[in-house]
Formats: sequence, structure tokens, C-alpha cells
Amino acid sequence: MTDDILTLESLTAGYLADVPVLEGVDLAIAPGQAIGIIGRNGAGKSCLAMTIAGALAPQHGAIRLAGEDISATSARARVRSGIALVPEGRQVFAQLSVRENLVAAAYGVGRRLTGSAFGQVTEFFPILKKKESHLAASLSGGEQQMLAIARALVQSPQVIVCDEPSLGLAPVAIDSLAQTLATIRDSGVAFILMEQNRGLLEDLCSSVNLLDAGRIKMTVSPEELSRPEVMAAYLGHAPTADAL
Ligand SMILES: Nc1ncnc2c1ncn2[C@@H]1O[C@H](COP(=O)(O)OP(=O)(O)OP(=O)(O)O)[C@@H](O)[C@H]1O
Repeated sequence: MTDDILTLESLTAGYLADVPVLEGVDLAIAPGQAIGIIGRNGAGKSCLAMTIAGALAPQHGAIRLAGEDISATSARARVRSGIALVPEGRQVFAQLSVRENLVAAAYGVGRRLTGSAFGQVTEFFPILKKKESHLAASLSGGEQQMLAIARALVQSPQVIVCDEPSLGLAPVAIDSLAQTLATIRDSGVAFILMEQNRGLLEDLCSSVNLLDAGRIKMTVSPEELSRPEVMAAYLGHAPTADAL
């Protein structure tokens, strides 16, 4: 028995039956720990996020939450048991207000959004409280990302899987996102970040895994990301000055 909240054991999975994208992935993550996943386009990062969240079923191997094998459970059961997905592209309900988006997320785990839950979550993102009646479509990209994370938080997750949270955000929005995610992590929530932004990985993660053609090719500390051989493995060629 370990203290890890989530473990993946020899996980093989893909979008189509018998066409594996991920092969033999092993990962372990403790409460209050964040780990990063990097990889080229098509390496399988989104496939990994969706398999952990239960949107894709494993073909082989196991996913354990607090030691219990949840590999065969549905996406709905996964989120109820404490695994929340913040999908690539945010996917908030554009034509619902900020508050309605949070009500819908709470409903997804069979709860009403209480005033105190709304207060707790918007403490992390005060702008969402200020804009609670605004349509999600009217929010900036950074605010929509905050809403996507707030939707996960109202589901009281033990693990949040974030697929490319910095995508399309300005540097200042990424800095502010990193600070907030660090506060959430320090409250005991575990994070898996499919992410390309080195600053965000350095601010949040204790280790970073390089996914290459569906396999974990190496695991490094965030500080090691700038090593030429790590960057070359990630990029597939010698690094240039602005890479990663
Ligand atoms: N819906 C799908 N059906 C079948 N194959 C898919 C589907 N989506 C992606 N793939 C394939 O699965 C492989 C992994 O894709 P995936 O999107 O998981 O990688 P990724 O690392 O998230 O890439 P990106 O950084 O471009 O989002 C790729 O070869 C891709 O072409």
C-alpha cells in the first residue's frame, strides 16, 4: 500500500479498439503533487487525459484511485469518485453564465451548487465572482480557463487532469494561472498537467514525463527541461533558443 492517490500500471489505451496510442504507461502521483506530461503533437497526451478521466477505456493495464482499481468505471463514476478533467480548449458552456456553468458542473456529480461552494471556488478566482452573471462566451481566454478549472473544483476532486491549460493564454495570464494552481495543489489536490509551457511546469511540477509515441521515454525534474538532450528528445531535433 502506497500513499499515492492515483497510479497507472502498464496502461495501454487508444481511441479505436485494438489500435493502441498509449503503451505500457506507468505513473504514480501523491496528494498535493503535480506532475507534467510533455510530448510532440500526436504523442498521446490527450489520449492519456481522456483515459484517466474514463472517456476512453484501457485496453490493458490498470488505473487505481487510492489503491482501488477503477479501470472499468464510467467517466461519470470517475468524476464522482474524485477525478476531474479540464479538457483541452476549456469546453465551457459558452451560452451559460459563469454561475450556471458551475451549477452544471456540480450537477454532474449529483450536487447542488451551494453558496459556500461558490464562495470557496471563487476565492481562487475572484474575477469569476465579479462576472458570475456574464455569459462564458464573453470571458477572455484566461477567464474561460479559470472557469474550466473552477468547474473541476466544484466537483471536489482529489485529482485534476489539465490538458494544455496555458494554450492561447498571454504570459501574464499564465503567471497568474500558475500561482492559483499552486495554491490549489498545496491544498492537497493532485495535478496531472499535459503542458508545453516550461514556466508553468517549473512553477508547479515535481517531475515531468516525456511521452513519445505513447510511451514514457524519460522522467526529469522541471529544471532539467532546458538540458539539450532533453529538449532534443522532446523536439526531435537540436534545440533552438526559443524552444519549449
Ligand atoms: N478521435 C480519434 N480517433 C482516432 N485517432 C485519434 C483520435 N484523436 C487522435 N487520434 C490519434 O491518436 C494519436 C494521439 O493523439 P492525441 O491527440 O492523444 O495526442 P496529443 O499528444 O494530445 O497531440 P496534440 O498535442 O496534437 O493535441 C495521434 O496519432 C492521433 O492522430
